Amino acid sequence: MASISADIAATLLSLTSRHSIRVGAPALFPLTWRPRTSPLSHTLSYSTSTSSFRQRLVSNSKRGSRRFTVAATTATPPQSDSSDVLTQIPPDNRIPATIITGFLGSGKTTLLNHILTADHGKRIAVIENEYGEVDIDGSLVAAKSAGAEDIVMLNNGCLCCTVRGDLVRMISDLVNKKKGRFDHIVIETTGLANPAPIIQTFYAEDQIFNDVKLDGVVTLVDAKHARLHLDEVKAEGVVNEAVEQIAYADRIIVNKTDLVGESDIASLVQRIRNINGMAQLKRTEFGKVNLDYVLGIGGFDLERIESAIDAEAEKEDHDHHHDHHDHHHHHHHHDEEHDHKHEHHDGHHSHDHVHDPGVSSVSIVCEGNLDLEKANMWLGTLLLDRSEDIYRMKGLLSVQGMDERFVFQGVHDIFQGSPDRLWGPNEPRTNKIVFIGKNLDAQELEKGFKGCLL
Ligand SMILES: Nc1nc2c(ncn2[C@@H]2O[C@H](COP(=O)(O)OP(=O)(O)OP(=O)(O)O)[C@@H](O)[C@H]2O)c(=O)[nH]1
Repeated sequence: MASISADIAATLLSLTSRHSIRVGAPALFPLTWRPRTSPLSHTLSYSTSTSSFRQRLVSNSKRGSRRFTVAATTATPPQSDSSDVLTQIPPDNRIPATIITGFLGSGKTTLLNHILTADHGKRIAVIENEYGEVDIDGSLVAAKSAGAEDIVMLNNGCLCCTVRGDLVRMISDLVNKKKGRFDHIVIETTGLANPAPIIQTFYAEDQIFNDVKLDGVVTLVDAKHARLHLDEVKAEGVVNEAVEQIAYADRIIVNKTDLVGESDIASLVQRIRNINGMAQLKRTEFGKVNLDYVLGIGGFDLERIESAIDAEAEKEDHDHHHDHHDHHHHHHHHDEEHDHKHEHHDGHHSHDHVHDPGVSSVSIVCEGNLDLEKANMWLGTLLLDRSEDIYRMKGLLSVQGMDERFVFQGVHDIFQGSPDRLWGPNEPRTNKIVFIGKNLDAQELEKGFKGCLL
């Protein structure tokens, strides 16, 4: 079950009062989101401090997260002293955590060692999940002596399933006993982990959510063997972990490029791009990347959404010469940052209108103002029906009557949204949304979105 609509609805609905938009009948939306007691919460205008909404906590046993029900009863104008917070998102001082994932042997520990031995001045606590292994990885011991503040092993199961509770306890322990002694947490998953439940842990667990924020998901891809795993046909209902790991990534590292030729790498990159067109991608040998590529990503930060989406749009502009005045969408087929070759040599943009049963990305970019109620309804219904399939989404919206841009990001039914800065006087009011998920129908998504424009 999804509940994005509630959040966006609640947030947008409460804003409407500031902007004198007439709101129709009171709406009732289910809401899964995590209001924090820390500063960020007041950017979300549905939070308990506003009188416009009544909140009720109900359990959501399916996901083990908490579900809030928000009833938008009236559109009472917010207190005047809160009006300025709507134009900026306050700093988030929680400890950042990075998830390193990637299929078996793709180079996760190698990257971790690179991170731990590099000169970045950060004190890093490491949580290492080795499925079924008792001995600490020799290279990790080397890493420890090289400067990790703390290394904790999770050996009795896979992080994404059986030991999720252990992860929560470990992070809580780190925070409670060693706060102030480390600046960043790095979690290395097993090669068979599905990142989704690990990501959700950061939102679903109070103990973690208030002190630790998810900084990003870094996915290692083995340039030599990945194709095999990505193309593996699984039985109905069985997850292809290699695909999932790419789909959830904020940063992708195509590693072991020394083992294959250029054309193999190019076709692999193409395949990866089809799955996740939003993440940045780099090619490496032995995980050698600049540390700022993997730490301090802000992959789940509302204030970074613009750069994530703009980087995306720039790539599109560069690669395909899109006219942003046109509505458009597509499944992604572009190349990584420094490789601007692409397959549309004929100058036509080849939209992929075929319903893709696999995991893919769809982006929608178009100018214009959204009708608030229609947008609520569309996003709400979409997420209600499809949250299982929509792995990640990021967006920047232009809402009729709202002076600020509305930014949001979501992972399945976890959603965060907030107004951010004001639209510039001459700035085109361009909406941008990127979806990554399963069974995405680009045409249908675009049609639904266009239907919300005034
Ligand atoms: N040739 C080559 N070998 C690499 C590269 N990166 C890592 N390796 C080697 O590949 C092997 C697996 O690397 P790991 O870093 O242990 O991979 P992992 O993802 O942690 O592996 P699991 O924990 O089993 O999932 C090691 O022997 C590494 O030395 C690379 O870029 N090129």
